[in-house]
Amino acid sequence: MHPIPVVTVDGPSGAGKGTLSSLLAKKLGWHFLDSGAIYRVLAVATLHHDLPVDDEESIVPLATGLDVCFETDGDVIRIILEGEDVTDDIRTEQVGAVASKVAALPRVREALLRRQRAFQHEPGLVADGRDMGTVVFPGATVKLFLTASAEARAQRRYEQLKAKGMDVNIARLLTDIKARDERDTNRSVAPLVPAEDAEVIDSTDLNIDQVFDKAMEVISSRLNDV
Ligand SMILES: Nc1ncnc2c1ncn2[C@@H]1O[C@H](COP(=O)(O)OP(=O)(O)O)[C@@H](O)[C@H]1O
Ligand SMILES: Nc1ccn([C@@H]2O[C@H](COP(=O)(O)OP(=O)(O)O)[C@@H](O)[C@H]2O)c(=O)n1
Repeated sequence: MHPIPVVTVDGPSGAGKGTLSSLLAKKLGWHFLDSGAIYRVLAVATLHHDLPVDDEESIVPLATGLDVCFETDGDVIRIILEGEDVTDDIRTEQVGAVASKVAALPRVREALLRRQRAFQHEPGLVADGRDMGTVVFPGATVKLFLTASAEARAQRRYEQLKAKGMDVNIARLLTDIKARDERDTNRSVAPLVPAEDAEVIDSTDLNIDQVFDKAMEVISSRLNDV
């Protein structure tokens, strides 16, 4: 029996992972795991329950019992926490910052492992995150690491949040992105690094179509090899 194929897309905030992963999942007709959304939902739950972000003892059971589901609504995936639609609430930079703090707690990451691996279903999975290729799916068929300069990522985030009608400041976004990079890269467990066998794509000077074509080239050649 051949294993269910997995394509992992890891990289820093704003590199375009979510955009690329959902395009790939659509093209391949595979499932999609937005692992960052799970950490973001946990961040919202942590805030709802008024827990300090470093209180590992209390956040681990919250992670284990997290009542979250992903519902497909046309092209949009709606995220439901404890029966409440939090699809838009989880996308703020404030929630992103809290997510990266709770994500630095080793036992919280461990508590979320099985939940993430459960997304591996036929005919295949595209998994988006920070440690998809290194920790969650180390045997993945294809590993991509998508990056871009901090300035390009802040600019993209600025346009994305502004389009949603949010009040945003580009200098503040750049500072936040750098702080998040720092936390994600330097944490002791599952730090943000490309897997040894990952193909690194720098999207600083590439548009979405060019990134997609490059990724499909890598995927097609690897899938032909297995
Ligand atoms: N190659 C690219 N060039 C320009 N903008 C991009 C590119 N890739 C993604 N974007 C835009 O940048 C924003 C952030 O992308 P997203 O996929 O959410 O990043 P990530 O999941 O890595 O945080 C989105 O508004 C997206 O449309
Ligand atoms: N596999 C993952 C995915 C996200 N995360 C954490 O969750 C935060 C939010 O993830 P995200 O992918 O939604 O963030 P963006 O790239 O969209 O900004 C990140 O800053 C990481 O700290 C993680 O630790 N591991």
